[in-house]
Amino acid sequence: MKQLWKIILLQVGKWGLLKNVSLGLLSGLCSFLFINLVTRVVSLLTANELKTISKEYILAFAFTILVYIWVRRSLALAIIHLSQSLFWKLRKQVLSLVLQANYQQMSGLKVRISSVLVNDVNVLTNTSLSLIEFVTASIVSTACLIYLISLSPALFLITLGIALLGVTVYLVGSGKNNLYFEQSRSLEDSFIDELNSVLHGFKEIYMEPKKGKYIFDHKINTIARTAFSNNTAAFTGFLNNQITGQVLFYILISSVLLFFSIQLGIKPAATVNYVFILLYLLGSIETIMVLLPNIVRAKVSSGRLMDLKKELEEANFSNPVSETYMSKEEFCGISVNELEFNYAGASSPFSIGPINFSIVKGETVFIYGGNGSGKTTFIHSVLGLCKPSSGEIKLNDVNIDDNNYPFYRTVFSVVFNDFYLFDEILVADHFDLDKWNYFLYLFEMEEIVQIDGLRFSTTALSTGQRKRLALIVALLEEKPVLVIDEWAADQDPYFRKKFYTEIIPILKKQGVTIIAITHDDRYYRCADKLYKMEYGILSEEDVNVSEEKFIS
Ligand SMILES: Nc1ncnc2c1ncn2[C@@H]1O[C@H](COP(=O)(O)OP(=O)(O)OP(=O)(O)O)[C@@H](O)[C@H]1O
Repeated sequence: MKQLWKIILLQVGKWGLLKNVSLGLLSGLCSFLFINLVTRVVSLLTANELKTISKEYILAFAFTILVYIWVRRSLALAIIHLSQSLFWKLRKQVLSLVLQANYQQMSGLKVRISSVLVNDVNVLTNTSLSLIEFVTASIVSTACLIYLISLSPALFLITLGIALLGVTVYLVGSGKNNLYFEQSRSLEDSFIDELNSVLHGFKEIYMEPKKGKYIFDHKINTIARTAFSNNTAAFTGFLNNQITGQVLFYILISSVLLFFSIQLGIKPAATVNYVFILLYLLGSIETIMVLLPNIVRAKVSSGRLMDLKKELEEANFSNPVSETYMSKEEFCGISVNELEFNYAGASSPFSIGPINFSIVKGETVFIYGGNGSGKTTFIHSVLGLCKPSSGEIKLNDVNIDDNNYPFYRTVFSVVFNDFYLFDEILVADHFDLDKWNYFLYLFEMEEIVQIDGLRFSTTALSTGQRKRLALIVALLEEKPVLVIDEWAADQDPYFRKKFYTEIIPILKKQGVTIIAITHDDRYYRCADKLYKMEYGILSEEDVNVSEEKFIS
């Protein structure tokens, strides 16, 4: 509950919260004033003391109703604003943390991030709509209880005893109910995981529907069954509490009317007033009981949101947008000394190194090696995506550490093996229409894709075409070093030859330094330097020796 309030307080601020709670209080006060007026008039009527139309009471009723309308409307508007701003503020906060997060830790958080953004933020927003109502009902209940003392301290003690009994029943069941909600909330992550499998593996499922049936029958059904029974058990627990509360109340009212008022010799008018207030109190308590399950769910969601935020903040590399960029002319080279990296936490952790490697301005370096030998891991370490466990990286002889990593990363433009093609150019700083047209021509894409502003006419392309477009985008960034991971693997033999024998020399002439992971042994000679990766160890080879090996 504390976390839930903390989240709301962080979003609306102290004054915003005070304003909303004050409006809630005022609304509760209006309702209380109304019932107070009603009981007074009822007392006067039962005592036969109200014989003429009373202007005072008409004015009092009219005033209370008008104030109530104004307060309720202001409160409703404030709550709408609060929930909408909470919804977007929470989403934006999580996303901005995601954009700053450490790549390695981020990879393991994707499912949780989606489920927090889609599920927990919604639960929190919906609850924020009812939270003020909850506070108002609690205040009204407290005011009613205080009023009850003034009517009859003896009856109040009896009421308090029954209320304590209700609270005990609630507390006994609530631990179990919370646990059920927590368990079904964790299942939501598993559901998103399976949903991703279905959406990303849809082609495979389409070809063999048994795969889809397996996921549906064995995974989704199990999740649905367990979540259903958990949620049903939690809601039933709350319903039982609600019914127990109501029954206790009805028993209290009946016993006040039929037993205690007689036994304690309380006047009929006081008894009627007391029962009136009790009925009114019942309304507020029912509101509280109905809202409680939502509040408990919001408590679970706020816990998950805070945990995720904490993890993202801890994982935070502080990856600000770099103020300065290195030009191709300023770039001299990168050297890697005794670099080591291992995937900590993996069941059989793979490691690379110690590795020594260097590249100077204008050079083209190829790295080859068997599947799983560690080429991509090494490139990720050089790019600063994976932080090396030891060793050093130098850019233009300057050591790279946590402070200059953001700047260092901007030296590279990359087409990853599992690249993502955005449907527009997101960084317009270097966009040059003439260059775009030139690269389009060089990569033979001018008939296939056009640009409208900064948006591509299409990204519904073949894999080879998508890779060409991704490489054009990388080249337009005008960064000193181009890194490509098995880029040519999806190109046809004609274009592969063109890439290695024509395009790479053109790029070299333009001053681009290139690091490429490649299995195209036929073209190793096109590199200035060739490295082989084997079991995480990188060794330099002679480009021509390789060619001889290939020919023989
Ligand atoms: N995120 C990760 N966590 C743990 N281990 C990983 C992770 N990514 C890769 N590995 C392990 O690191 C090893 C090297 O993988 P890497 O992708 O670097 O190989 P590669 O040489 O690029 O292979 P390929 O030619 O098949 O692309 C593999 O055995 C893999 O299991």
